[in-house]
Amino acid sequence: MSNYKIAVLPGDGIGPDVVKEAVQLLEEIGNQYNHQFEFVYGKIGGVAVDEAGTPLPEKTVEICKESDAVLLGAVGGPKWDNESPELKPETGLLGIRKALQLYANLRPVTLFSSLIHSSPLKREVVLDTDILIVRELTGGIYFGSPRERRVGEKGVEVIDTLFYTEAEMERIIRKGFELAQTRKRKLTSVDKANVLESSRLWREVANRVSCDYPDVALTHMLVDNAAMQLIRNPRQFDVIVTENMFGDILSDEASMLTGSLGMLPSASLGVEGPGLYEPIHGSAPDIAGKDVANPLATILSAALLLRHSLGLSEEAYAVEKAVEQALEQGFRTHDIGGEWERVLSTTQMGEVVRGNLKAPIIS
Ligand SMILES: NC(=O)c1ccc[n+]([C@@H]2O[C@H](COP(=O)([O-])OP(=O)(O)OC[C@H]3O[C@@H](n4cnc5c(N)ncnc54)[C@H](O)[C@@H]3O)[C@@H](O)[C@H]2O)c1
Ligand SMILES: CC(C)[C@H](C(=O)O)[C@@H](O)C(=O)O
Ligand SMILES: [Mg+2]
Repeated sequence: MSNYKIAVLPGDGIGPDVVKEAVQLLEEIGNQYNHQFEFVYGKIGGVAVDEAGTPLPEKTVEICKESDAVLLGAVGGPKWDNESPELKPETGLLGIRKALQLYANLRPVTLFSSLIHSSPLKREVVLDTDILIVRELTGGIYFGSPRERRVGEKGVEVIDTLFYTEAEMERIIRKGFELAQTRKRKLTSVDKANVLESSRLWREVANRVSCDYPDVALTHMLVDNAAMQLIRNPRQFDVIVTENMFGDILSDEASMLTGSLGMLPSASLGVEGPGLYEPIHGSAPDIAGKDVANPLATILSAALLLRHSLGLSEEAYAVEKAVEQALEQGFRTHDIGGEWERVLSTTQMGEVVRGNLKAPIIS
């Protein structure tokens, strides 16, 4: 029997609901494959502000660093929207990403074929969508300083700083090339080189690094065009590599190719140490506490955790198959349900996926 320690940070809003389903699913994987998962819970986000006066208690960072992997729900909500920056839930999330040096955020955008009609886009547009967005996660405008609001001669002024070192660009771009080598060998580097100095360096670095990966076809695309091309013809993309904020925005957009924001998982990886796994969506205050959130993005994040941090690819595949099967069986949560008859609650969808793990259909 192998033992793994997993830090669990449920966070705010729908975070605890969707994380609960992912944890129960991992327990089921443990039973079936003879693994022992020890779950150690930590506070992050608004709940941590309320209980400990900070969105990222030191204890939480410790728990994460001592674990093999971290599973996170979501942070934030209207209750904390007007807090000062150091007391904002989102600061806790950025803080844990930075503390664990999770520079590479992998956001797979994969359409399950039975959800082809759940996307607001036409069937022939979204058919066979299979994109990996590789987002830089610990630099850029999210972390640069100075960052401030002040009063100048003409009134209130604000500054956010977009800062990157060449080395930070190179490591994420290399990651993009390496991941492209495991897929269709096409890498689209997304930037705003027609305006931003940071993007001009990004493009230079991508061109230089591409010499080391002659088997990967590199193309450059401006971010505004990329936003449009994702909707016009998503099949043109294999791997997209981009900086922090562009990746954030494009991945929410791309999620609708798969039917819902509630379907997209993510893996955040560093050079060493535990990876962090979370759905790309937020705390969804509009549906929090109603047991209606789609838990599949978090369940699929647990699959990524098994694959990337624990090296359990068979188990990861089993989870993905169990999700696929639930969708093929016609089960939906409200976000992918539309007029569907078999709309399940968060809890029920979790149960169905676990049930499929217990009794897999041999195909
Ligand atoms: N990683 C994170 O923790 C994270 C990510 C994004 C936003 N946030 C925070 O979440 C809060 C709300 O932000 P927002 O409303 O802009 O974005 P959101 O992602 O929370 O919600 C956007 C819309 O998608 C829906 N949605 C999201 N996840 C869903 C799911 N699993 N199932 C069904 N529907 C789902 C919501 O109901 C909402 O209508 C903010 O405080 C924001 O900062 C946190
Ligand atoms: C909540 C916020 C800080 C976060 C981000 O922008 O990275 C979120 O939108 C995400 O995509 O994980
Ligand atoms: Mg986001």
